[in-house]
Amino acid sequence: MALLGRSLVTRVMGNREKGGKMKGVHNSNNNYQSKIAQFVVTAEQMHQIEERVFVAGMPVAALMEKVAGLIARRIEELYPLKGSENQLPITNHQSLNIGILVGPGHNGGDALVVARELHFQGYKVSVYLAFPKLKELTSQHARYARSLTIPFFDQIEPLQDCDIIIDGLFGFGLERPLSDSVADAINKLNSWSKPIISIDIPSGLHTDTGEVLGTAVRATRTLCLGLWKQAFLQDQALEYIGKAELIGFDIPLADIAAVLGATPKIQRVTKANAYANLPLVRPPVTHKYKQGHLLLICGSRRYAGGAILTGLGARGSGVGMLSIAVPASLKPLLVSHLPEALIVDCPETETGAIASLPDGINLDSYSAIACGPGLTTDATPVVQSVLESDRTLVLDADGLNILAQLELSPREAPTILTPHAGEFKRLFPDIAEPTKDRIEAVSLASQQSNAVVLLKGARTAIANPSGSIYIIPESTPALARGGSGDVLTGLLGGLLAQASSPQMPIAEIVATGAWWHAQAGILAAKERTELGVDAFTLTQYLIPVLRGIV
Ligand SMILES: NC(=O)C1=CN([C@@H]2O[C@H](COP(=O)(O)OP(=O)(O)OC[C@H]3O[C@@H](n4cnc5c(N)ncnc54)[C@H](O)[C@@H]3O)[C@@H](O)[C@H]2O)[C@@H](O)CC1
Ligand SMILES: [K+]
Repeated sequence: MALLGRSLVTRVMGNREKGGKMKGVHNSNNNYQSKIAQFVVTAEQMHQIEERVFVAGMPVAALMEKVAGLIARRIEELYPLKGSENQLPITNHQSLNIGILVGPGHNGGDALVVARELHFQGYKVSVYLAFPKLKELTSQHARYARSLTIPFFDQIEPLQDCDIIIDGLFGFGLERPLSDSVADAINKLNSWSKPIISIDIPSGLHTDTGEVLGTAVRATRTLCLGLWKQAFLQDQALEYIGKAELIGFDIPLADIAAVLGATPKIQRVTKANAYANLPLVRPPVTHKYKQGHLLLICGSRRYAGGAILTGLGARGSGVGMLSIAVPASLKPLLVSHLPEALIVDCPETETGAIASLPDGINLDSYSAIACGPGLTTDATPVVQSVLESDRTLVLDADGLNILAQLELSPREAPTILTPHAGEFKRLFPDIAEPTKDRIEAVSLASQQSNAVVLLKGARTAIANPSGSIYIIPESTPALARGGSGDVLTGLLGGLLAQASSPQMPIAEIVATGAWWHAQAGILAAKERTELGVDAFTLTQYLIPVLRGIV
């Protein structure tokens, strides 16, 4: 399956020379920020990028000073001292007690620079030094901080009265599970329920998988340094990370490209990426069939609502023509909810499922097919017939449950599978637990099935068989609600039907649909709380999301 066209990143990074040389790109601007927002690195890749910067001449100590300075400014912004704009020293001003956790490596070094800077700004700073042996630069900062009379402790308890904790125990250099004494300190810290800001990554998390290595700091906020680490896109890490933000420090794009490649394997889907793939501008002269004809196959007597929600998701996509195949008895209901759609009434099984598609239906006349929501597993022959078609096909819900019982024979046209974790396990029983390293799991599944696989979750991940992975970096738990997946299926089907040529990058379109769906949830939750985002309401927020980006 040829799924990928020109990559998003190649498109936005077009001003880089081949071979990784910069063409006078000035980093410190919004353009740079929006470019680096797409990248995702493993610990190993971050090491390699950092190494290139050092080899090029940037002194290690200077980079630490720059980065930690940015962290300190951000902390001052988040927790300002009363009257701090007036002066130093501090004596007459109300102060904040800041507890700083310092580990052995450069994450600890960052924390010590932050300690020094906050001390000079008038904060009352105390340090918990978790290890006697420190890396050279970290050790120098510790010596200077002590000379400033900042108190140091080798136990965490004295920090219990602090107002805020800064976690600089470990960054991306954590390589093995924590020792008992550090784990005990972290467990104590977590039990205090104080605001905690983690530097780079909450200490104890694996930088790539987001796995907890024994125990981990539960941060209120994490300031990720330079480039997003993979853990920030792994569901299992999210409850430890708290609010996440990126503190960029001007890593040259050429060094990023030299390590990640011109087309990075993993990309965060940003507003700019999504915008590039939305069919927002139509040709001035067109007609409804030129704007895509989507066939939805969904619903049963038992799950009639699923068909309506899938239809409303497709309506939100703006697709030119929408046909919905349902059991014949559901036709009046569907017509009343989606008067613009052509309802294809199908023969029914005794249980009220679709028994087969109507005789004479020509699947070739559709631009794309989306099949599954509310079908029940009695609709097996229908799923078989769409699998045999040569149309772009989205399979979801019971479409996937039926597929799990069938052999997925190779298809010429693109196939898109959209499982949640439970469906994923049924479809790919020999791939490790999809709740662990979801990025690895979705990538393996895509290669195994030769399909685009979208693994739903707090950070939905989409993989295509050529190895590219797209991750939706923001979402809302408001979407954990019956029917919201049906809306996604309709939306994806509608976007794929509008893809004007078979060369369009299918996985990117799927990623765009998933981003749009998540943004609709976020907007709806903002206006209506997380309780107010039922699936029908969600469909009403699809178009308002576009208002914010056009
Ligand atoms: N990437 C960059 O370009 C920059 C990185 N900086 C900081 O440097 C950090 C990475 O620094 P390091 O590579 O020194 O790594 P860390 O500070 O994460 O820690 C590594 C140190 O901890 C030890 N260690 C690892 N696992 C351990 C365990 N379970 N128990 C006890 N000790 C363990 C290692 O032997 C090593 O000495 C980043 O997270 C960031 O905070 C910034 O200072 C500046 C820029
Ligand atoms: K940390």
